[in-house]
Amino acid sequence: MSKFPVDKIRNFCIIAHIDHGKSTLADRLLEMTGAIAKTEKNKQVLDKLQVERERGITVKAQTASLFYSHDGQEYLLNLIDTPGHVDFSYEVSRSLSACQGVLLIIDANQGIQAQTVANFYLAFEAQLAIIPVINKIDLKNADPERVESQIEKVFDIPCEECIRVRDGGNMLTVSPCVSPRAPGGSVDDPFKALVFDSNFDHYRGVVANIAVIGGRVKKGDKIVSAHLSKTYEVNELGLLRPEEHATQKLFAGQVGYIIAGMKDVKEAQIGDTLYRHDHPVQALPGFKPAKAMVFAGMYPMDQSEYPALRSAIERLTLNDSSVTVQRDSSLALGAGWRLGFLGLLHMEVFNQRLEQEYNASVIVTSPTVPYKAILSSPKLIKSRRGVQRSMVYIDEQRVMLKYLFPLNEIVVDFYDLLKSMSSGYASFDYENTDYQAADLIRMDILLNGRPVEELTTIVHRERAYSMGKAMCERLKESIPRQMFEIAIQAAIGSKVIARETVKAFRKNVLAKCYGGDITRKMKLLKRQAEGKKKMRRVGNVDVPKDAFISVLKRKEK
Ligand SMILES: Nc1nc2c(ncn2[C@@H]2O[C@H](COP(=O)(O)OP(=O)(O)OP(=O)(O)O)[C@@H](O)[C@H]2O)c(=O)[nH]1
Repeated sequence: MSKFPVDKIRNFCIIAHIDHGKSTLADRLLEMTGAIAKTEKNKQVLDKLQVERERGITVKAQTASLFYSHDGQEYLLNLIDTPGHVDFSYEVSRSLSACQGVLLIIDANQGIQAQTVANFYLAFEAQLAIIPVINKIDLKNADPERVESQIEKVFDIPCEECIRVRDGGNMLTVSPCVSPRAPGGSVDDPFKALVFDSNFDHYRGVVANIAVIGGRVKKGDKIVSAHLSKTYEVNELGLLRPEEHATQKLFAGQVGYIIAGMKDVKEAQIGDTLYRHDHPVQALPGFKPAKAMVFAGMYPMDQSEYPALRSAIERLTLNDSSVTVQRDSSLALGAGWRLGFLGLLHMEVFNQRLEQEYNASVIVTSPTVPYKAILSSPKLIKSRRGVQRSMVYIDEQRVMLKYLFPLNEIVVDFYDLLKSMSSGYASFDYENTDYQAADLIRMDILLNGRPVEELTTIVHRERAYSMGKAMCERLKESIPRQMFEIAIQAAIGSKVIARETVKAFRKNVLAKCYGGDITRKMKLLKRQAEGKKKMRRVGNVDVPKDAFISVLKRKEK
């Protein structure tokens, strides 16, 4: 029998606006329950990915099972730490499906922000118990009373239900079981589990994270995945503490991992239902697929790397199922894919993870948003800028505005711009509506007369000139001088609308090598060749691959 009956289990998520302190609170809970040692080094321990450590943000939800005793009772707390940035909200909604409660963290200084509202509604719609936790009460300008009244006004949660903490501390003294609601289900039901996340291990194949809805499962059991109706034998299972901790069995109400000889990434569908082969059950509803907002082409630097890159993309999309993948090919770049992301940060993080976790080197084309084009008929309707939809005052100092925007106006740098214009005070969240007609044209970027396919963009006719000029200027900054002059042009059809020139220059890497030290010469030439590998050749011009993203990042002034 399980040491933890269902009523002694609490599965909960930590959700919040970016930087409001989710990972810090998760650290405190890990420390208080003895899962990690209390040292200065243990900071944001659930942010395991290199990209998370480097950027200081959570991009991937992480699970940790904690043992906690209170009043002589043993509890099993399964905590899922989630990302805060809007580009990773799909991680949040999937994580919520494994929980019955959430801790909604709110910064005592900043109060309710855009993702606080968005995440609250995700939890509310999933009918979870919501506990507001006001964090950072030690900050000089902290105003927990104001934040409590915001919470009462916007979310209709009474002030008395809010918990105030500092650095995520004292959570367990104030709210001993973390969440009031225990999971449903019973160990006597037939085995049924929801796959809410998975990743690919080079040696063990697919490792699926599951929430056991009913019954129990143990090593050696034959289980079926509802999606493919394929039978597997359970090789290993256990809890995440947060590292994998193998156990004999998993019981109803528990959250853990399972390895069952799935070798192909297509076998482990996120949202799938697992059940015992001799006891079929009705499949769970699964998840709504994420809706990609930003698309970009992805190609190997060298076509010989195509198979390796394909497998890297497949494995990484298993761990990030919000990315859509379609095969694509281009005359200039060969065979590749068209990938869909939830935003530009999501695209950058995916790219960085491919490089860091799979050692892949890729060319990414300029990001675009989906358009519907009616060819060879005039596009008559004028450009649409932001159209205000509603305005609600959260308190005397804060207002929530809803606007309708063309998607391409907001995905690239709107967030950064809004932040800097409002000195960091404004926050932003968006959701997709419908297609709208607009006066758009295709703009090409040419290098010495050759179009650079990756930089072709669709722009609003009124903004083509300033966009073209800005892109040429930024490309000039990014392309190193080469042995010949390089003309950078922006063109609409055959009409050139902007031009910049990179002057000729020769970098002789052997210039400082006197005499005949052949090994040193070879080393320098090799290093130069490796540098060139990171370049994409357009005609005779070498373009650093970072240039493709940096050219688009800041729009025209
Ligand atoms: N002064 C103060 N700082 C805090 C407190 N809690 C967290 N912080 C700091 O706030 C910053 C953000 O905290 P994180 O825990 O990384 O925030 P997060 O919500 O996990 O961030 P994302 O996952 O990127 O959305 C860090 O520098 C923390 O040290 C607190 O109670 N007081």
